[in-house]
Amino acid sequence: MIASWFVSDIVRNPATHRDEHEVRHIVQAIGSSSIAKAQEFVKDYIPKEGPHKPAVYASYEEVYNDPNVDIIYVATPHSLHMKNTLDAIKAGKHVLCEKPMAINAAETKKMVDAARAKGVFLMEGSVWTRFFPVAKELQKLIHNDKAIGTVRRAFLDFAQDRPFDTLPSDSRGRDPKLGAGVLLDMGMYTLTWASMVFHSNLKAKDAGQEHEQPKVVSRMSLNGGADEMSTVVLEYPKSHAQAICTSSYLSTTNHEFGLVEGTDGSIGIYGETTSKPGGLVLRVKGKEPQRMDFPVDGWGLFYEADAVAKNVRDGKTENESMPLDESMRVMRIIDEARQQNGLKYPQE
Ligand SMILES: NC(=O)C1=CN([C@@H]2O[C@H](COP(=O)(O)OP(=O)(O)OC[C@H]3O[C@@H](n4cnc5c(N)ncnc54)[C@H](OP(=O)(O)O)[C@@H]3O)[C@@H](O)[C@H]2O)C=CC1
Ligand SMILES: O=C1OC[C@@H](O)[C@H](O)[C@H]1O
Repeated sequence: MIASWFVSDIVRNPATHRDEHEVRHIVQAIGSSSIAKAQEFVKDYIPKEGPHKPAVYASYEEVYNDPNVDIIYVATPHSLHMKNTLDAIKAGKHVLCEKPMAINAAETKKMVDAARAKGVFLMEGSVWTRFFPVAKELQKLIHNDKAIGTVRRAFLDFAQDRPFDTLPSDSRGRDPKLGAGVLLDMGMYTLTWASMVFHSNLKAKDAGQEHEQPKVVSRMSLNGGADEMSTVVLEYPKSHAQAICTSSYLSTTNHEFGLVEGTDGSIGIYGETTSKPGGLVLRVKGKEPQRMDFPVDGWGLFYEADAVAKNVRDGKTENESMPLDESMRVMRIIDEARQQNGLKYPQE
């Protein structure tokens, strides 16, 4: 599914679509388990009148070995991310790997180590949300403008009503062998928002060091070897602050999926989904609420794609807003939450 969103976004002309003149994206090749599937994908998502027709392959390896390809976009189920990414890195390709980077911190570390050893770019694509202008505005309001004073609490939720028993048992949404589980799949966005709220201006070198690391308390409802509902409380004792991060397949998130409370006011975060934010409501004590809309034409995956293209063009191997240490940090929180609830994947 996500590969279709991503490709539909990046085949738009950046210059005419969003006034982005520094980069352009060419889909050079599509790899799939079958040629027919890959051809169908090209028919559905690559513009017929466009200048480029991608090569189609019935294996991922052929994409890794295609000399026209600079960067691989990994969009497979969670438990396959490590293998796909390591194979691509071995072939010398840069990688944008869909969220979550892997099923645990140990796998993530292998991927990070491999990319660093090979000197190629790697980023976890979960965090397309970080690249939306609204996410940048939120961080500016909180960290630069101190618009709501000192932040004390953040409530962040991502819920979509699709219980496990409504899904095929071998789907990535339900099968623990494929890395199913709502915290890994959707709760990780709530942890991403918490990071944007509590960890200002992430940089490759200081992520995980400069900022206070939270204590983690978690409760999950498990069903068939994966979590269907999950709550993670992040406590920052020195800052006297907490983030309450909830995710569920048994409910639907409010349009306003996030609330950040500070000593001088609060900020509501709203949008189509927690991964695709649309705006903010700034409520400063004693002032009229101020609503800020950030409409998006398309899915919004082009924001991260543009940032990654600039990084690759500039010879960078990590993105400053989403460094690899941050992927490791979030994955350790998820590991800790799973451990507190006795949730292990079959591969572990
Ligand atoms: N950023 C975002 O908003 C979103 C991100 N995602 C992430 O994207 C990734 C893919 O999710 P999604 O697109 O929903 O997944 P799907 O299940 O729709 O598709 C995954 C594709 O992976 C390939 N694949 C390879 N091995 C397997 C296997 N054993 N079982 C099933 N599929 C396999 C298949 O393609 P083929 O047969 O062609 O090789 C399949 O079509 C996940 O990491 C997910 O978390 C998902 C949704 C939204
Ligand atoms: O990243 C995601 O966001 C939207 C959800 O529907 C999906 O399961 C998840 O992978």
